[in-house]
Formats: sequence, C-alpha cells, structure tokens
Amino acid sequence: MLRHLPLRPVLPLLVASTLCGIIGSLGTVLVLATIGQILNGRLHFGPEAAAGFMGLALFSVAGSGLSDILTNMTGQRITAAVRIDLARRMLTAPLAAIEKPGPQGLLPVLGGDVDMISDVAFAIGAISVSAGIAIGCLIYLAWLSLALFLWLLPILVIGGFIQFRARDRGIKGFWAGRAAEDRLHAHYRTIIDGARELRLDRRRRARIFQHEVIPAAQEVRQVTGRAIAFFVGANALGTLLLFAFITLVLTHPAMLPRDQMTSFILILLFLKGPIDQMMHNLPVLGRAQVAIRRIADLTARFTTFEPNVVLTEAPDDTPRVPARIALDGITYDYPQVAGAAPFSIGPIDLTFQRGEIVFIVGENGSGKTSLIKLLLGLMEPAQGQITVDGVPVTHETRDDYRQLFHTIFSDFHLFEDGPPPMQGAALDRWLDRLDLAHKVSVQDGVFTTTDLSTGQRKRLALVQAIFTKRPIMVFDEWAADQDPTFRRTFYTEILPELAAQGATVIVISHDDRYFHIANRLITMENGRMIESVSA
Ligand SMILES: Nc1ncnc2c1ncn2[C@@H]1O[C@H](COP(=O)(O)OP(=O)(O)OP(=O)(O)O)[C@@H](O)[C@H]1O
Repeated sequence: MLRHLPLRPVLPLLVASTLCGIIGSLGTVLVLATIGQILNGRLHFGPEAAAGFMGLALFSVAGSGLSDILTNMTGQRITAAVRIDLARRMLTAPLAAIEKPGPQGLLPVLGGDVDMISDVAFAIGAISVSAGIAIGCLIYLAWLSLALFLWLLPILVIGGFIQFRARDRGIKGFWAGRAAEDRLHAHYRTIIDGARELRLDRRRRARIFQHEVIPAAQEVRQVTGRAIAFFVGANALGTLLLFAFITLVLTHPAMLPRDQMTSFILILLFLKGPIDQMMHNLPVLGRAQVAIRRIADLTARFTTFEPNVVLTEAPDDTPRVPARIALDGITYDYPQVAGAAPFSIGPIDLTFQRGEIVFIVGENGSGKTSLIKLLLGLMEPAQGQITVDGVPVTHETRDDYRQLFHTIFSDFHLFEDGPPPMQGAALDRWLDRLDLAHKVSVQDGVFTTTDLSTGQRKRLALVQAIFTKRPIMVFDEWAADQDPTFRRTFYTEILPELAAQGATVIVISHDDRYFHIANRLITMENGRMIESVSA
C-alpha cells in the first residue's frame, strides 16, 4: 500500500525516525534487563548504578519521543504532498475527469481518506517502535532460557496467524464501511442541496431520513464495528494465549532457577505492552490501507493531464485579440446514458468575427451549451478542428486558447474576488449602472458580499466579466434571471457597447424580443446547426 504514497521526499525523515525508534527500543530493553538484574540481586543498586539506570531510561524516552515527533512530521508532510498533488491533478485534468465521479465521490476521499494518511504514519511509527521493543524482549527471553523460549515460539506463531486472519477480515469490513460512508455523504449532499424542497415535502423528507440516511449510518456502524471486533477479538485471544503461557511457566517452577524465572515473567508481562500497542494500531493501519487505495483510485482518474495547463501566475496573461475563430467540421458524442437515445453534436462549421454579436438559439436540449463548451475548448471534439486566425488549436495550445474567453454559464460559479484592475471610478460606475452600488463594494479586490439575489449575483458576475477584458465574451442565458429593465439594458446597451469596444459577444438566449440585436442568429436543433442568419 505504501507504494501509492509519495515517500521519496520524506525518506531521510523516515530513516531518522526509525533509527530513533530502534535506539529508544534498545534503551527500553536495556532498562528492563537492568531491572531484571537488580531484582535477581546480580547488580548492586548503588548511586553509580542508579545514575546509569536513569541514563538508560532517559536514552529510551528520548529515542521514542524523538521517533514520535519525526513520525508525526513525516505523516504531515506526506499528507500535505498528497493534498497538493490531488489539487494539482484536479486543476490540470480534463474537465470530464472532474465531472465524472460527481462531488459526493470526490469529497469523502479528499476529506476523510486523505486525513487518514497522518494516522498511518503514527501507526507505522508506533508499530515499528513496539515491534523493536518486542523483538528486543524476545531476544532477551531466549538468552534467559532457550528452552522456555522454544515453548513460547508456537504460541507466537499461532497469535501471529490469528492476527493475520483478523486483519484480512477487518480490511474487507473497512472497504464495505467506506462504501456505505460514500452513500451517506451522497445523502448529506441531497439534504444540503435540496434543503428548501425537503422543508416543503414531508413525505420525501421522511423517506430520505428513514430509508436512506438511517440505513446508511447503521450500515457504517455495523460493518466498521464488526471489522474492529475482529481486531479486538484477535487481540483478546493473543493476550489469553500469553496468560496461558505464563500459567504454564508458573506451574512448572523447576524449568528455571527462581531468579531467572522472575525476570522471564517480568519481561513476558512487559511484552504485553508493546504487543497491545501493535494490536491497537493494526485497525488504524487497516483503515489507512483502504483510504490509501481509495486515494490511489482517485489519483488514477486524474492521470491524463492537459499539456501546458500552468499553475503559476504569468506576468501578463492578456491574450492576443484574434480576428476570426472558426469551427471546422466539429463533432462530439456524449457517452450513451441507459434508457436514452445517444446525443451527438455536429458536424458544425461556424466562424466568429471580431466585434460581432452572435446569438445561439434553439429549443431546450438542442445542444447550445454543448456547442459553447466545444467552442471554449472545455470538451475535446471527436472530429474537426478549431482555428484561430487560421492556426489550428492543438492539444498543446488549448489552454492558451481558452484564455481568449470569459464566460458566464447559466449555472455559473461566482468567485468572491475580481480581476486585479477591478477598482476605481470605472468600477463605481458599473456597480451604479447595474444597481449594485448600495449592496456591494470591493475591498482589496474582493466583493464585500456575494449574499445577493440570483439576478444580482449574475450582475456581479457581469461586472467581473467586464473587468476581465477578454476578447470573447460568452453569456449562457445571462438575462434569464433579470427583471425587464435590466434585461433591456443588457441587450440594447451593454452588449452593443462591448462589441463596439472590439469584443466578440456570443449569447445563448431564448429572448426572441431581442434577437434583432444580433449580427448573426445561429439556430441549433438536435445537436445540429440548422440555420445561420445574418441580420
Ligand atoms: N453530461 C452529459 N452527459 C450526457 N449527455 C449530456 C450531458 N450534457 C448534455 N447532454 C446531452 O446533450 C443534450 C443537449 O444539452 P445542452 O445543455 O447542450 O442543451 P441546451 O440547448 O443548452 O439546453 P437548454 O436550453 O435547456 O440549456 C441534452 O439533451 C443531453 O442529451
């Protein structure tokens, strides 16, 4: 499982923490051996021996403590590296990879599973330190009495086998538990996204709670509880075996001289500590194994990177203004959804000239937004190509090409900050013109609030669009949420102004009252462009 983690950068830390752990374990075993010798009367416990004993104890505590600190640092660094790597992958992967699993598939992994990684480092640290102490104890036991140690050996093998089997069963349970947790998260999302609807629909609310949330939560409890029970059961069996062995030793006092017998039992009892520690951490390791596998599966979804998608701020991101963008024979096939006819776009041949206003119209589901996504380079066409002033957009140049556009989608995301020049008198004029000045202002490039009505939020997005100053502006049903006054201002004043300043304006619209504003009207039907009329 560890091969899925970025261990190379933390290798020195890992080695240092293991070394400290070994030193600490060695110190602990030496402390025990010293106690054994003092109890046996073989060592006179004078001031010198007391100082040596304290030195050893300090050695042991410092080694284990330092190992814990380094292990924690290792865990935190690995977790941070995984978080950064996942964010980088999500930002640079093709859009389809983000949209495919859906937020309920992504978020539990990004939250819960990634958090488990720091636990795994601690668990591994604790297990390795405990294993070190246990091995040291066993060597000491073998040195005390090889015969008794050989008696102990089969018990250790049986205990180990029981643990191995329990771990197997436990991990299966953890997988089932995580799958149930994913379902629970999906239900939480429904509760949050559909909060208003659920207040208004008592039957649906009760059904979601009774038949979806409760069963999923119970399933998580049951399968995870059962998995942990396997570990606990195996641990209890191991302890029982140890006590059975101690009973055996105590009932055969002739097997060892009395003083050695005391040391042997003392060490055996002490051995229970590190063994318990290991057993306690095995479920953590089991859960972490499931979490790391899930992170690896998620990472695998984002293995295809779009080339040249940079994550550093370029000093000047202003793209060159193109005179002509052309779509030549563009097609796209959506993956078929069960029970529905397959939907394809194109082939589409279309050009956009600098400074023109183009309306894309058509019935619901005719493919207007899909056409826009293809134009924006958000979906890769199956066939055909896009050219900018005659130069084809390639896989390598697609991200540069996208920087030509600013788009307000119908289901847009409103960022709280604007482009850097969003300030001054020009901003005040726009806020005033869009009747937002009394509601919102900009402080340090950030809107003072975005808690506004849907129409106002769209107007705020329009302010951002205007200050972003991209050569091509795309509006997907922007006016649908506006009152008649703003709708008129948008179509009859703002769009012509933007075009007059040299922007190409592409508008998806159902507002046939304003179709006359367009220089060209493109009509979509069932994924095909059936008409392109110049005004
Ligand atoms: N993610 C998707 N997976 C599969 N098919 C899809 C997906 N998105 C869209 N489609 C298909 O594409 C068709 C056109 O969708 P699109 O959003 O482009 O239509 P539209 O013309 O913008 O509609 P509206 O006017 O309702 O916004 C849909 O009817 C659907 O069959």
